[in-house]
Amino acid sequence: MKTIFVINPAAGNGKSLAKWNRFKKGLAFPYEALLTEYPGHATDMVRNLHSIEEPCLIIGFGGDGTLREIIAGAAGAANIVVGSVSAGSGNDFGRGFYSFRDGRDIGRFIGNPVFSKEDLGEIKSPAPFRFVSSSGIGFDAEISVLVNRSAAKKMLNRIGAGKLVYLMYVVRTLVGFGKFGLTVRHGGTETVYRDVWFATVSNQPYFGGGMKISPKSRTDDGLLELTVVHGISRLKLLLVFGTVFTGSHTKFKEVVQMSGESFLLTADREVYRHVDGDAAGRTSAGQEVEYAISEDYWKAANKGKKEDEQ
Ligand SMILES: Nc1ncnc2c1ncn2[C@@H]1O[C@H](COP(=O)(O)OP(=O)(O)OP(=O)(O)O)[C@@H](O)[C@H]1O
Repeated sequence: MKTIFVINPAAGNGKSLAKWNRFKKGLAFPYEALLTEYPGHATDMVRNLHSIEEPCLIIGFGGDGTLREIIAGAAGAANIVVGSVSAGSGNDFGRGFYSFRDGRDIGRFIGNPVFSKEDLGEIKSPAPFRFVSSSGIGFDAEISVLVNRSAAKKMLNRIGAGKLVYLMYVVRTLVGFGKFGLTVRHGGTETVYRDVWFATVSNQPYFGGGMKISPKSRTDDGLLELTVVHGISRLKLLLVFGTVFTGSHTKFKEVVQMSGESFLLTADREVYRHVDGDAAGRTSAGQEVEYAISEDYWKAANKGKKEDEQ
């Protein structure tokens, strides 16, 4: 099986290249290693391999963004299986899907390649964004955009205090965030929610670096789950965030969840959007945006082990 590592040197706050240099010493099989040079490069690389005729294992060495880009390029390809080695900051991909531990683990997979077909989420209209774990609008998306833009991030990353930037922006956004109205259309129903903090469409349980936002999400059931958090004070929102790590936030009446093949979301003011925690533009006031399962599935390495771990 042809084996290609796609390494994002910017992942894990710039620490992934050093991790790769250690990791590769444990690889006792032939492989190619490709380094990404710009955002979106992983998708371009994998698209070029889309019609490869021999079985090919592509291992993303990075975080959620790297894996999303690889899978966006691999979706629908007959001979590509995607695996991962967690080398990002949040690594929710590795919580919802199998993640290789070391070279021996990958070697075992190559000897006995067991894979599964997995769903891929899509923002169908207006922009063709794809997501593997989750996509959302509102509070959390605004934090991701501000953190990634921040000049302080680069500086604090250099001294290993990257998490501090995130915390800074959580507090700043919590104070200044303007809640919005959201209309949700799905399965023939239309519901309007007032004072919405955020709405997240999930394909797997985890988001935001280990928060179990959507405990019932399964990655291969052809369904997405929508979570809307609304009508809640700032203080209670913090309480909800405290419980989301165990998934018990779903008991709050202000947390609404539903399943479906697609959701049409319309916010009454402009809101930031994210895909797998990376900025994905903005939705303008009154614009209806469709979130759905893509017609293309992708193949993941080692399904069974992921289910054992959940
Ligand atoms: N050479 C590069 N220089 C700068 N950015 C890059 C490069 N290659 C890829 N990227 C971008 O880096 C972004 C961040 O990567 P990724 O999400 O994998 O790491 P992370 O943010 O540390 O992890 P996580 O999302 O799990 O918290 C990706 O969205 C990708 O577009």
